[in-house]
Amino acid sequence: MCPHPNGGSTPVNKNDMVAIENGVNGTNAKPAIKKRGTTRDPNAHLSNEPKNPYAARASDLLSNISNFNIIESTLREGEQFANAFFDTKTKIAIAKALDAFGVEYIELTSPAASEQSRLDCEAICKLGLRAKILTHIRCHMDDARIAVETGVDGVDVVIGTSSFLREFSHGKDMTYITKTAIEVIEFVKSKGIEVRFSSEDSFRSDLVDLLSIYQTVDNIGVNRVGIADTVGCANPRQVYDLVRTLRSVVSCDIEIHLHNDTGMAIANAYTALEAGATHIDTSVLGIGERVGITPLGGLVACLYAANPEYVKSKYNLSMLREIENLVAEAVEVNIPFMNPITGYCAFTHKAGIHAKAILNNPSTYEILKPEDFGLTRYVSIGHRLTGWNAVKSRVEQLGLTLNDDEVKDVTAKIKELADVRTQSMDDVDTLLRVYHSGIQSGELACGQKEALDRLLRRHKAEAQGRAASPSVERGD
Ligand SMILES: CC(=O)SCCNC(=O)CCNC(=O)[C@H](O)C(C)(C)COP(=O)(O)OP(=O)(O)OC[C@H]1O[C@@H](n2cnc3c(N)ncnc32)[C@H](O)[C@@H]1OP(=O)(O)O
Ligand SMILES: O=C(O)CCC(=O)C(=O)O
Ligand SMILES: [Zn+2]
Repeated sequence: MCPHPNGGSTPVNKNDMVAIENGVNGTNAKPAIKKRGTTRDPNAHLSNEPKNPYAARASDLLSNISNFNIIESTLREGEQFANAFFDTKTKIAIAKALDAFGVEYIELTSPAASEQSRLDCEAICKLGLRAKILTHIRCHMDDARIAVETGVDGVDVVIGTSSFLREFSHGKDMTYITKTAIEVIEFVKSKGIEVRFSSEDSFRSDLVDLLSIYQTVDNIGVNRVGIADTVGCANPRQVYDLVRTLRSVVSCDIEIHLHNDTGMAIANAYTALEAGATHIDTSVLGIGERVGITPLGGLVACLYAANPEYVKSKYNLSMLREIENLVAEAVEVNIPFMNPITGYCAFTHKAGIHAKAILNNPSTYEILKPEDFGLTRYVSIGHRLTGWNAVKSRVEQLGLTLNDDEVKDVTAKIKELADVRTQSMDDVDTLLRVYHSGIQSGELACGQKEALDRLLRRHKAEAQGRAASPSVERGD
């Protein structure tokens, strides 16, 4: 069990849950799971799981919430993260891990970027991964010629369409962009591989320009068109409107690439799927230019909440932590404490009210099941917000026998101590054991505060004496 910064935590495993569900507080209270039969859902008897009110609705015909592909761009967008340098070995490790996780596509840096980028692209193509390998290029024949020689399964072509980028980046007008896009797409298609055309900075581009170029490339058989929120300025409503409009204009797949500058990247990705997008770009931990893009883990959390069975069937969810650790180490960052799924406290419950309900039924305060991600749930106990139900569960885990009044009594002591400083798991366990043995020996009864303090002082002195005495017996 990992130590917890906020004091004692107790892992709750399946065995613990059985013990707790069979009789909360030793009072034969009914396990929460049995109460579900009292709901008015006529099908409730068919499933132990409560209905998910956030799942996609059958009436939502455009929605691809349960029918999407991930284009994992850690090895392209992620390489644009300020701290990223991936050597060949690291790129291969990341590509293999993402493949084992089950992403449908892996996008790699342009082979035009450098000689090593080209060699790495070729090396990853030769790994024989299940995921399709893409590379990402400018809308330019020079880049396209290099890309198609690498062995990739597809090429992602991009060019800025906003007035900012047309004026200050490449300096080309829409006529030139359209002509070059047609040339590049036809060339890539002629090589028998997938091709996607994307407009960079889509949300600050003219809608008529956008729809007209997407329609043109759709007509010549592009596999996907891409929308990019390059500066992270879009909100979910704008995303919904643009994707939905585009859905009615093109018949090919629709990819979306969302930067996180205003913290919208996951919500925008979800909304894009609701509006009919088919492919979402991600990177591990969201790394990329500036604050990066839609994070793989966060997106998976969000889509799992909508349809757990679908997400579980597609991806090897227990690999998520390993992949995030791999990438975090490679780019020398920590996993953020509030990261969905793998954040330090993602499955730790603290307040007494939460702890009681969680111990009865984890669904009370969890939308994600830690066990589906190979992770463990914790209940934090040694703090002033604790409650007797949480303490009782620890008493039972330790195999101690205390009645409810006694558990409440010792809980009051935990709170008193935790008002001064947070108590570690060891502190809590020691207190519970001293309390229990005092009760057993008759030296202590419920509510005898002074007797408990005396027993604790004696225990402390004995422990210090043991620590101070030499381990080898003296000869005298
Ligand atoms: C929003 C995004 O993240 S898009 C992807 C960004 N990815 C990359 O930039 C990949 C890494 N980049 C590189 O290694 C280099 O920038 C290269 C090899 C692509 C180009 O390098 P250089 O030739 O030295 O040009 P530089 O980087 O200074 O400028 C970019 C050039 O591409 C042009 N350009 C920019 N975007 C595009 C585009 N989408 N399509 C075609 N041309 C473009 C610019 O006008 C500029 O051309 P110029 O040489 O005539 O001035
Ligand atoms: O190719 C794309 O769709 C996106 C390119 C990119 O990284 C961006 O626009 O932020
Ligand atoms: Zn980007």
